[in-house]
Amino acid sequence: MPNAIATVSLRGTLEEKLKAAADAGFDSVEIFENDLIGSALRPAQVRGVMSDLGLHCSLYQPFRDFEGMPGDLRTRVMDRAERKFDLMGELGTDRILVCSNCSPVSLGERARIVDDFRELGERAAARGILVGYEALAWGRHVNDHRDVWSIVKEVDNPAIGIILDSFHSLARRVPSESIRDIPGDKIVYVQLADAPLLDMDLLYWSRHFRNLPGQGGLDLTGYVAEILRTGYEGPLSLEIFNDRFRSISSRLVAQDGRRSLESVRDAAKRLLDRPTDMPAPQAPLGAEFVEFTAAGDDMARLGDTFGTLGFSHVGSHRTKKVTRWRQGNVNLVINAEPKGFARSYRIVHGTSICAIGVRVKDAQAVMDRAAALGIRAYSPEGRPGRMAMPALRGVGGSLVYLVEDDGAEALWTREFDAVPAPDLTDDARVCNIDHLAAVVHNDEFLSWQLYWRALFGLEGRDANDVIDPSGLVHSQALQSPGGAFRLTLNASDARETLSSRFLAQGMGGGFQHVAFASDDLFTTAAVTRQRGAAMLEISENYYDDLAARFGFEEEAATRMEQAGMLYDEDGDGNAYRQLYSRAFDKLFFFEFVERCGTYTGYGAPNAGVRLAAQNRFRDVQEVME
Ligand SMILES: O=C(O)c1ccc(O)c(O)c1
Ligand SMILES: [Mg+2]
Repeated sequence: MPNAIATVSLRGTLEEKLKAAADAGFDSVEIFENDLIGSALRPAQVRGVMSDLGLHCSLYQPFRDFEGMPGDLRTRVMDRAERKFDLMGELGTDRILVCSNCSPVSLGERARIVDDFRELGERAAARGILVGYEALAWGRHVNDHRDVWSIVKEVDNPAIGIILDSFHSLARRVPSESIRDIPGDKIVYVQLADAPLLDMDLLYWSRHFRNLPGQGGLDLTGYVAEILRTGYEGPLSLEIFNDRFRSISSRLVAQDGRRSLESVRDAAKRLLDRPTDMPAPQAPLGAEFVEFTAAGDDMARLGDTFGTLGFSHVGSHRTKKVTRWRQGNVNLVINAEPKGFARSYRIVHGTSICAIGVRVKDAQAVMDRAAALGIRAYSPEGRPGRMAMPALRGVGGSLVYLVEDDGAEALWTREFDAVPAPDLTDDARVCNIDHLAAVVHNDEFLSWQLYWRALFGLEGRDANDVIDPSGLVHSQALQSPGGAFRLTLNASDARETLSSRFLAQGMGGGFQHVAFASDDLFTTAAVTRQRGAAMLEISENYYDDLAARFGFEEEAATRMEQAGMLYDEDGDGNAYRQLYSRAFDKLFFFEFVERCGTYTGYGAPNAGVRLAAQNRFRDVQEVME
């Protein structure tokens, strides 16, 4: 089943779009009429460019306002179709999409619609052309693929079939099982698009917010599974109208497009229990370590910071300038090597988080799936086979190491000399990594989501718009099905938000904070304070509001205020407590959280308060400098 993409999905001139599609390995393209009309290339030249790139045109679209036109307009519309058939001959394509009529003058009478398609079918057959009828979700008389299928069935002409577009079907909540009524050989073409679940006018939603399968909230897997079930063997084609995709790198969108198609096809086959070409996604079983790159003074300063947060230096790498810090089940690594990846990352991004290690059951299977999805493996140059752990390139350039669950401890003992841990009496009660938070460019926001969803099968959870004093920050949580691995992605277009400053200062997207899970956050607060940790102070007003919202006694509110703690509850009384450290060199910071009961969120109501506090501290620092 070949992969295709509509030119409308990509930025640039028609030549640039074709090049991006070819480079990403697509078999064919849908030529969107406006892209051709605006191009300086004649249709035959476009055909030549496609053929040089190893592409062909699998669909010409759209042909609008066809069926049910009254009076003379009907003659005009047939004439227009003949001209487009000529053009298709020059382009070298035999398929055209007719979308359901939106014209206010069109007639909805079914017999007329059937007649019109019969005549079009005869004209198309004479030219060796196949016509596919697509229901636009906002079509004037026809807006549901079930109606299109019933018309196509009645037309009963071999040159007339149906085109299915997941957006139109799923946005109107048409059950995907209805596709079972359609024989595969009557499906002329299939277009796929996902979209975030928004309560919005259908046309506006479709023209501005579509995204790639796996980036939105529609059930594309179920949709594609129903299509596979029909026996359809034609292209799966991406038709993505998206404001951002029109302005960002066509290379990125095309590459992600390929990844999304491979991933959704794989998921659909799994749903049908059919054999697939790649290993199943494996959700991380947890984060095994977070690796920081820091050299010189920063290495010592960062180690000191870890110490104040309750960590102990427990290991030193046998051959490298790398130290291991531990608390509970959390490992932090400082890499101060004068060469290699950590150094390169440090040169670009400064002292920062350069890699994470995730625990998986079968690392090789993850590597194989990554390869099938076009995700590059990391191999240090000139040192083949020396990798203690396989690693993958993340979206922002940092690495994701894969640690096999049962081999984690052996790996540490093999690579690190133990450093006798001091006899600690002041346990800060950190048990695990609760979540990692990345800041990413808004242009790469969907790309990061696709990476984690397609490769690791993470699920999208809370999406929030958070108010930073300097603008809006979009936040999306992703997690493994059981919640053992959690990630939040944050992006902002505003210039001065904390997220944007991180991007500017750190030269691009990456991990901005690590949240540690504590089983007793008041003790964590007391111990870190006693160890001299620089923690974030929260406004007094917050605690007045907290007491009012949750009916706290003054004593309880004061206790939280003294600890600098944030608090939230879900509707079922499950609670969440949070503490934040101040940022290390204004770049990255740490959070401690305690989840009580089955609280699954991230304290969204507190995010604005925290950002305001961080913004206040930023002003103080800048004045002092
Ligand atoms: O938004 C539109 O008009 C439009 C045109 C052609 C399509 O295939 C489609 O899905 C939408
Ligand atoms: Mg469409």
